[in-house]
Amino acid sequence: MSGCEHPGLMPLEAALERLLQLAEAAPIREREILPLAAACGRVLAEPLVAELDLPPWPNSAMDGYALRLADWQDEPLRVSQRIFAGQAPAPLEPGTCARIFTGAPLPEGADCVEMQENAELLDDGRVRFLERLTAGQHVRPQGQETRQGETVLAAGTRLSPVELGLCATLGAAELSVVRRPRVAVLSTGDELVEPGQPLGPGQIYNSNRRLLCSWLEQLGCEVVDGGILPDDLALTRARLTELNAVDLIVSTGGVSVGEADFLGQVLREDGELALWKLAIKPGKPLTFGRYQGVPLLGLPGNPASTLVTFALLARPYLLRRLGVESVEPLRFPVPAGFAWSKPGSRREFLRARFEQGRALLYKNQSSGVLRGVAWADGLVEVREGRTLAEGELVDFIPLSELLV
Ligand SMILES: Nc1nc2c(c(=O)[nH]1)N[C@H]1C(S)=C(S)[C@@H](COP(=O)(O)OP(=O)(O)OC[C@H]3O[C@@H](n4cnc5c(N)ncnc54)[C@H](O)[C@@H]3O)O[C@H]1N2
Ligand code: MOO
Repeated sequence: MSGCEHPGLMPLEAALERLLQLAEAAPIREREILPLAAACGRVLAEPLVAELDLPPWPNSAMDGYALRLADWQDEPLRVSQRIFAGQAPAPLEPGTCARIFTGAPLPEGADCVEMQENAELLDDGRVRFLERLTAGQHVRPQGQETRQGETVLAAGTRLSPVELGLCATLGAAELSVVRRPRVAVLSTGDELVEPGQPLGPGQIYNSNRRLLCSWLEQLGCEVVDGGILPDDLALTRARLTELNAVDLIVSTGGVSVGEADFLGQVLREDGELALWKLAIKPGKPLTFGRYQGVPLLGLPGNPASTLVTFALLARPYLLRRLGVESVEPLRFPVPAGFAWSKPGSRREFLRARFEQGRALLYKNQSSGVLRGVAWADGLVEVREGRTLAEGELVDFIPLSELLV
């Protein structure tokens, strides 16, 4: 244990490992068949195996002329056929070349293509090649990209427009995907009021509900909006019972050491509850519980804490339950546009923007401030015990990748 670790606080890696184990013990296995057009954002349930070679036949990468290299002795060649994309050419007549266009199949017998810029069409209709030719030039060989029988996408791949395009190149019209996870969102806190309602004394608008419901929808979940949980034991129990058909409950608020923690009480009494204190800032308090078999992730209520814990822990947990292998956020080093002189006992996830080659921090890093996350395009990760001079490299986690 290094001296900078905070006794009693759980390192992020340990919490993530524990959550991923819990996720693997509760995989969502049901699948459905969807047309490509409906599969964006979903998770592939079965590997995509190529049923054909790609390209299916050798073809030209250029507009120009196809020939057999051995037929070319520096003499102009007669053009024996014209081949457009979409046509099936005849075998190449020996001693001739074929006019060919990009994407058109290479005629049998041809082994190279010269682009038209390096060829001269003579008055007698023959073609003179102006540069040295090499076998295979400008030819896209059959199977160059993919061979029939190869696994192109593994089960557990999240389908973005790119993967869907790739499926289409192989002629797949429908895919077997994991069913949408059903996730309920619960907001706790008597101070919360929904936008559209007047704000009374001591009240604030509920922002976590919108943040999480929309985020979960982006992640391909079927969202059950559990609304605001009243500070009442019987109502809390009843609300949790209503949610017995979801795959996961995500709650916010009430996980620190406050007194009106009815959710915690119900889970302790009738379910199970583990309270973790994580060595991250924001996002120290986190709970994992279960009620009538339904797992519950309790995120801290401060909106920036909700965001960070959802991004770093809840999102990976959820994706792993869908069978996704790579669930951790992308991180890459960038120069710090700030200095960090006080080493922290918790790892900081600072709201930052990457500008002119360096990461700049939002002026207010309070965990109650969501505005800084909207300003930011990423989180800077300053590890426990670390100080930074301006210009030193620090890990940057882009938010854009996490929000889908
Ligand atoms: N004595 C201690 N107090 C606190 C500790 C601690 O260790 N000892 N930890 C602090 C840290 S760190 C955090 S983070 C928060 C976590 O608080 P809870 O998860 O229990 O959340 P609440 O107390 O309910 O709310 C915190 C804060 O966030 C606002 N909030 C809650 N829900 C929403 C929502 N849906 N939309 C917008 N804002 C919300 C709430 O009004 C509070 O301001 O505890 C510290 N305290
Ligand atoms: O961990 Mo709390 O999220 O620092 O504000």
